Amino acid sequence: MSQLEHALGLIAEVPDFPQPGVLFRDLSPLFADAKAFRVVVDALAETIPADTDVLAAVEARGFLLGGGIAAAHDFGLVPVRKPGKLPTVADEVSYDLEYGSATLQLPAGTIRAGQRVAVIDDVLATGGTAAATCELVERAGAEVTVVSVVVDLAALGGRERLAGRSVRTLLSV
Ligand SMILES: O=P(O)(O)OC[C@H]1O[C@H](OP(=O)(O)OP(=O)(O)O)[C@H](O)[C@@H]1O
Ligand SMILES: Nc1ncnc2[nH]cnc12
Repeated sequence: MSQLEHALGLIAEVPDFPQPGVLFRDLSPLFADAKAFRVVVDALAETIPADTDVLAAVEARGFLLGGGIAAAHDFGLVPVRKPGKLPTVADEVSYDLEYGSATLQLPAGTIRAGQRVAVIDDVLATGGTAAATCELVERAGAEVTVVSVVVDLAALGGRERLAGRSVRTLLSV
């Protein structure tokens, strides 16, 4: 088994969280293992085109991956946040989730027109979160180079929702 396979094997499956019928993929045990975290950070970094300027990482678990990649591989990082956290907001997008609905906000003074941006998160489910983040990036006049996530929950249709975009995942379940 490769180091990456071992790392991905640490992802926990939790039934009925946060609501009945949802099989939640929890990356906490992976993040808690130094070697596994590093292997996944490096594997995800390899999916990012070299001409990318900055990462847009989605709250909350995307921050861990995005922060790790940015620090180790020399990218800037933009934290895309849930409402009520940012002092100054450039733009916001609302969307539907596997469990409920949500809004994401882009911090002011971060992404500039013409920049090339990679969207980073842990899980791709319905694709609503990634699509909303791409919309924020593109409304700022920037370009999405790739959507890179660790796990793709294929049955939930995220890749279809992101059709036409470059989508890279380390594991599809
Ligand atoms: O493809 P989608 O259907 O949009 O789902 C994927 C999103 O759901 C999870 O975040 P969650 O909303 O649970 O927030 P959290 O990271 O703050 O726990 C996950 O981290 C992704 O951001
Ligand atoms: N099943 C799931 N596990 C982890 N994160 C998710 N986000 C949406 N669906 C999810």
